[in-house]
Amino acid sequence: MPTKPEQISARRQTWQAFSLLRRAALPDQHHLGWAVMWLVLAALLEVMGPIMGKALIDEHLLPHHLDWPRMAGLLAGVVLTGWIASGLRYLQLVRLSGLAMRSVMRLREMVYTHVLLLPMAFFDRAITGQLVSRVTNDTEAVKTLYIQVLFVMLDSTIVLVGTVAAMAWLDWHLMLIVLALLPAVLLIVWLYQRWSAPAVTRARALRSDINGQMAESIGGMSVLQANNAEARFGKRFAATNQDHYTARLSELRANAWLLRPALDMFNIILLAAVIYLFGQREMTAAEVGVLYAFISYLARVIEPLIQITMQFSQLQQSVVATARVATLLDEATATEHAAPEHAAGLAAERAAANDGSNGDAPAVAIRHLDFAYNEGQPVLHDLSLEIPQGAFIGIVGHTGSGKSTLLSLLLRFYPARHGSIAIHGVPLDAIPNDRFRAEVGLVPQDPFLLAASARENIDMGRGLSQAQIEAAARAAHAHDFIAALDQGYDTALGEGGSRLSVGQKQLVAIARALAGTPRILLLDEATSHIDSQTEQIVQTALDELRGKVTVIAIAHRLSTIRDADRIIVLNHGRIAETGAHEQLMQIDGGLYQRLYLLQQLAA
Ligand SMILES: Nc1ncnc2c1ncn2[C@@H]1O[C@H](COP(=O)(O)OP(=O)(O)OP(=O)(O)O)[C@@H](O)[C@H]1O
Repeated sequence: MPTKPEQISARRQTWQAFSLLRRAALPDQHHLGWAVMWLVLAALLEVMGPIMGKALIDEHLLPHHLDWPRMAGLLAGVVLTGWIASGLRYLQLVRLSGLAMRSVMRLREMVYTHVLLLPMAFFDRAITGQLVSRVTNDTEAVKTLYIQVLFVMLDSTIVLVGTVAAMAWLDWHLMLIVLALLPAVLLIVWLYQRWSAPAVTRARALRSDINGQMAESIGGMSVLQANNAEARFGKRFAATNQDHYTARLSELRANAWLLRPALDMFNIILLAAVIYLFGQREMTAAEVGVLYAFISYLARVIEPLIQITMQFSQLQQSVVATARVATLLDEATATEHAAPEHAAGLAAERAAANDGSNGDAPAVAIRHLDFAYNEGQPVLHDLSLEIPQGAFIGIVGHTGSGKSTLLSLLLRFYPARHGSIAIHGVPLDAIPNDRFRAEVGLVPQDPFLLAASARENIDMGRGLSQAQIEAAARAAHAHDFIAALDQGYDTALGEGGSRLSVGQKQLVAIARALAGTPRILLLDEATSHIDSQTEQIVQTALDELRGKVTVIAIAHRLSTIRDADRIIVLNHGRIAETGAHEQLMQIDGGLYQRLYLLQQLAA
């Protein structure tokens, strides 16, 4: 029989979920063993209770056979088995909850560190809220899988099998009749799940949407408010929220209108059937105890059966959520794209590293580089460029000409489609990550400051000394204003660096990049949002780096790169002009000349 694709994907998801579950719980294996043992013992003790009760009624109370020590023993047995079983269940729950919580913790850590390593192309597709949901909600599904699903299923199965065995031992005819009626429970629960499943899936998807909208709105609050979009966003959120409420309500309705009443009714029918069957027989005194035991067992048969069937939908949801986490963990990280096929490059890089220098190799060598984010929409065309070590290079061009894209490729955020990029003579994707990030520093357009101290913002967890941090701040001309803050380098800068001006934030970002002592410094429109005075400071800082660090700066404001050794003018993803400011200004009607004159006019 051919297998449907959805069956394959469901099977794959189950496999993915359980292997992740195993991975997350591996260090706690022994706890799992203990939890299973306590569970089995507790379930068996619970089954034994009614048997002792039956013996007490049939052998002592009804025949007035008052053997006090034995009666006390049986009574104590009934009470003690219950108590011990509760104690064991407590122990089992403690072990299991600990294991489940540690698994969630491990998994969250795994997911977060993995997300940090993902390539930028992944984040072009990712929706922040959904990603956050993977780390927070979906990892919780692992806990549900352990505590709610697998152990409830195991527990219920043991209780069910034990109870049916005890019933068979007491009266196998009656046990068969009870067993024959039980499929009705499965039918009721199955119907319930069919009815509620779409609502459950919808509620989950909508919760993810709620997270997504919230994260998006907070991230873009200034744009949202500036566009007077509060009411529109509020309405959109309210609609999603309402849909979520409706979906949850239909789920609860299915439970309240179908499941519980139908099961309660069935319980009564089963009870009536057992009592009726007993009534049909010639009741001997000895059978009253059996009736007592059977009635006690009935609830213990139905409840586990409901639990097992109910867990299937929970199992499905948890498997889907856990599989989503597994899929995220399967996303290839940026580093995994690197090394293997460039072993030769690595060897060259190591050899170069051994003698401490890369000789005269250019800082950056780009050859016949083509790039497109999406198939059929090329952004960079056949770009070739060589940048000597220690040079100061400016990149200019109209909006959308590919400047930031070129920088992203230099930063290894995206792999080149065709052509090659080499840094200090080594192909880009052959350089180990740590080394690459130490060699290439970035000052982005948006400085992205952490809600931490000035020191932490410059250090970024590298563990630099105060002297190194201060030297970087001085080189970026940020030392004076940081030292003037109430707690100097230890002053908390507020969320997104809200305590600093835009220009100051940019200088901290430059200090942060310089603190890594990069050999190549990339600046992505680092001066576009700052005033002319701060721009002067940045220019001075860049001038001081001349000859020591290779600087590649994208600039809309041409005054920033006027003094560059070479300016590269991009036009629709191609190099249109290249040369120093004076040379480019000589090209009559040239792109650079026009851009420059336009800016002069505007100023
Ligand atoms: N992540 C992305 N996914 C798809 N297309 C993109 C992405 N980033 C940029 N592009 C497209 O690539 C082209 C070049 O964009 P890029 O940001 O490199 O231009 P730019 O010269 O830096 O522009 P600007 O000066 O406005 O920053 C544009 O057409 C843009 O729409």
